[in-house]
Amino acid sequence: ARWNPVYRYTFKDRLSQRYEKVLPKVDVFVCTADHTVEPPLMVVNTVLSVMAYDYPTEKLSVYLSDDGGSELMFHALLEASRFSKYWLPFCKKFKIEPRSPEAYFSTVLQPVNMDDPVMAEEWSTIKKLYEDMKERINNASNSGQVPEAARKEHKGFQDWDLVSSRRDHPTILQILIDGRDPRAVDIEEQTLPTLVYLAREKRPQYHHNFKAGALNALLRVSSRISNGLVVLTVDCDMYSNNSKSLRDALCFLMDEEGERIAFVQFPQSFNNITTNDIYNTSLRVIMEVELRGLDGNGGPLYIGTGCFHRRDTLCGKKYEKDCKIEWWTENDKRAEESTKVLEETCKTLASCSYEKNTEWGKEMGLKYGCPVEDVLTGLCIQCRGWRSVSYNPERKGFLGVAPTTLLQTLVQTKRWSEGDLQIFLSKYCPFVYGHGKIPLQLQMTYCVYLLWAPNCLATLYYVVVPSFCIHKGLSLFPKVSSPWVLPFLYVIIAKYAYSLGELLWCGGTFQEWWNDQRMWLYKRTTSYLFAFTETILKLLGFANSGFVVTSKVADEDLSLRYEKEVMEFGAPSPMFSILATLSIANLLSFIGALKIVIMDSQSRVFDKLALQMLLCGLLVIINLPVYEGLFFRKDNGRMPSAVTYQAISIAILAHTIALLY
Ligand SMILES: O=c1ccn([C@@H]2O[C@H](COP(=O)(O)OP(=O)(O)O[C@H]3O[C@H](CO)[C@@H](O)[C@H](O)[C@H]3O)[C@@H](O)[C@H]2O)c(=O)[nH]1
Ligand SMILES: [Mn+2]
Repeated sequence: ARWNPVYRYTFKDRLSQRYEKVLPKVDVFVCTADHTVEPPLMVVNTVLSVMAYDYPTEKLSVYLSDDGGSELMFHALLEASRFSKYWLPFCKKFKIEPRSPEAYFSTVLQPVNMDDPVMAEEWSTIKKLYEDMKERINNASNSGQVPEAARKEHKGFQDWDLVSSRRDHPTILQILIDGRDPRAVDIEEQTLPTLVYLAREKRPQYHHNFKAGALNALLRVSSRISNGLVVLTVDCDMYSNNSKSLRDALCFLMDEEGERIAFVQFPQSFNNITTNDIYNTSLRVIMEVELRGLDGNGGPLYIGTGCFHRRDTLCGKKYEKDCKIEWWTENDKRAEESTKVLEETCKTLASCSYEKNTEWGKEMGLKYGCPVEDVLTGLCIQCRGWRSVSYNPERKGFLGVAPTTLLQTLVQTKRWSEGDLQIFLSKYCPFVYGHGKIPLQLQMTYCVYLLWAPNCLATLYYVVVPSFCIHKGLSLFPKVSSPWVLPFLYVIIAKYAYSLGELLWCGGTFQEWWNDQRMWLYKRTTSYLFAFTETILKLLGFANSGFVVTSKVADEDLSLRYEKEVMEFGAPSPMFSILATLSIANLLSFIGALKIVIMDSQSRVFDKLALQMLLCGLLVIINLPVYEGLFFRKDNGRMPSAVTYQAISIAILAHTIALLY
């Protein structure tokens, strides 16, 4: 992943010179799943940010897929559609960035150009409009109910009379803004982008296939409504931070050399990372270093969000040489029906039974049955002959919300590593499925991620066995006085010096690197372990993998600790039991080892056990936040006492057994 990094630049003025008149239609898909962990206000901010792309509005359509099927989300989107009439002209007139109103008003606290009275006045008006909308959306969310008055204003709310639960309802499809409608204009009489709300049909007897199912429904529905040649997929928490990203992506796709490019992936960046990134949620090295390396090896992975696809490649098209795409062909094709009729005809496309006996989820659209549907889909696209590019501009294309607690981070990593290992063990294993289709070096880089989970075995060995052996005076590494210690020291020093250098070079801090090492350990001993065992169980037919949606909200108490970079334990979890037990066991070993060394006057034991003690000592130092959480903290984020007692008993028991045998 580091062999051949690629740096890319775009020339958007040339794109404009050459193609402005024939720019393709673009469809943006925003996915949301649960209004309790993904607040409607956040979701509509994402929607507004992509509606405000610097792009001909008649060619832009935005779709919101709501897997929660929530009236509150629909209400928020309706509010946003009204607000967009003011917001879009404002963005374009004053060329503001970012174009998510929440992000904009929280960074820009007063009109940028105070001398310009027009700007100052408009700024205040828009801010007021936004604040009012925010209040209405949040009031509805907090009370869990859309106000009666608002319900009466739009016939769309009637659809919820048929909703019995979020897992059992017919398709709800509302075209809130129909770009074809001459009345769909903003306050400056400019066309608005099309805006669609979709909650696909859900029935208990049909598997909904999580996000992949949602995206496939969107692909079909949008093909009837706008059929954009380019499709952008974004998570509901990732607002567009750069109104030019769409043009950036087109620079690659429409380039003369770009006919083989299936998708342009922007790295995931986050706007809620603390100074020293305590849970390593920024994934800085992966995003800044490894994606470029993958690009050099044949193309980055598809990572689900911030990715521009060509629609046909997403739908299963194979690459053929010299098959140039005519970008403008689809532009004049438009559905003829009225909005009402269009809504009705599209509903069947999002029904549960539509996919029965079709290739959807297999050869068409996003693949089903894998918790990392994105990676698997990207791999298959590449295996059909396509390549991809990664683009990482100075001004980030998208900013999202990273998990803010240890448990969320570990659970997210578990989902990823589980999905990755499933791919490796399936027929899609890059070495088998990709053989002869993608370059060998790309097959190998895929496996860097796909083999995350089995890494738990080696790591667990290193945190358990050497420290238990100290007690018995069993030495597992060469003596310090022997030359054989040199290769070990070399590997240790070179590896850590390199990773430190790399992180500093990417703009990280020393403390961040140290936190990374801790998370490296915790992910391996918990997330990877659970992912590994569950994948094996699944292979044997005992378990099923799901998709636990990451929460994007946190209470005040918790956010405060996050900002102060205090590690969050709080809730009991088997993952914490493992972390606590391992850290106490290592502490006991370390104390035991000190005792042995001090008692041994000729220091022969030290010579023998030095490397083991170094390892054990480092484990103790890196676990300091766990000891604090176990023994010293009083706040709500400390380790639950049940976990503490359990961990102490198991660690002592294990030590006693180790001593006896
Ligand atoms: O049944 C579901 C479950 C999730 N989602 C959406 O999927 C997105 C990602 O979910 P999130 O809980 O935020 O997971 P993350 O781990 O943050 O997501 C990363 O990992 C996923 C694969 O595991 C990718 O799909 C995402 O794009 C990538 O950002 C969100 O917009 C959800 O609303 C759905 O639409 N339907
Ligand atoms: Mn997310």
